Amino acid sequence: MPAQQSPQNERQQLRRELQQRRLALSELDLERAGQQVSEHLLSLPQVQQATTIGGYFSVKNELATGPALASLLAQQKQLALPVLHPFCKGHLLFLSYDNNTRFVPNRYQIPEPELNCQHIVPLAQLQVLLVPLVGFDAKGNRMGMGGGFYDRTLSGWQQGRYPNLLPIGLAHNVQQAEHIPTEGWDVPLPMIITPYKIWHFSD
Ligand SMILES: Nc1nc2c(c(=O)[nH]1)N(C=O)[C@@H](CNc1ccc(C(=O)N[C@@H](CCC(=O)O)C(=O)O)cc1)CN2
Ligand SMILES: Nc1ncnc2c1ncn2[C@@H]1O[C@H](COP(=O)(O)OP(=O)(O)OP(=O)(O)O)[C@@H](O)[C@H]1O
Repeated sequence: MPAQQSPQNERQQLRRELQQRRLALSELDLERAGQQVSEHLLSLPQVQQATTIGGYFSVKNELATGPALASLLAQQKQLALPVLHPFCKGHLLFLSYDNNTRFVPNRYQIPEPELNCQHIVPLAQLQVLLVPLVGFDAKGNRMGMGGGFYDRTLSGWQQGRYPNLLPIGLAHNVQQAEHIPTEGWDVPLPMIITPYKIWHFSD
């Protein structure tokens, strides 16, 4: 082991540790967490007022979005889910999602809506974007799967291009870390929801 770790190695090690933590959760933990986060989310005025919301299709031990997406659909919200951009590497597109959506697995085996240009929902149309987290800290710094997909998605928001958009990170309690090391491209979140609480970080 070298005495001095590179920042990338440190990040990778922390990512693995945080992934391990959520892998230790039971089926019951996962189910309860999804329900509790859904309740917190639906209690927010920003969500109640939103007409169009970006979610994610949760897999494995990610914070389950099933309960939240089902409730939001029942409330007639327009929903959109991420799709890996077919030629703009590292970028996401958001495609509308309803009970008729056909899903196809992407390169990471995550189901995504079948690509159809007519179903693209521009980021500017979303009022809320649910962001999947691997880890977070008490300052709102986030860590994802390591592809930089959400960093790229959020960079325009950070630059003020989407003033009507509220990104909200979703995570299990155990995904909180003492300190998430950040790089220049990392975008801290204004809000994170865990089963325990709603964290507000802006102002
Ligand atoms: N549900 C969900 N959808 C999402 C994301 C996410 O984090 N969760 N993404 C957020 O960016 C994008 C996909 N990003 C990903 C980036 C890297 C890997 C990846 O490296 N997977 C490894 C397995 C890693 C592990 O399980 O620990 C692999 O396939 O080998 C997966 C997804 C878009 N859709
Ligand atoms: N705005 C950006 N423009 C160009 N490259 C970027 C940008 N944001 C991140 N990247 C690249 O993406 C890679 C992964 O970033 P990082 O480790 O922060 O991922 P992450 O935040 O865990 O993943 P995600 O954003 O998908 O949840 C970095 O190596 C970085 O070079």
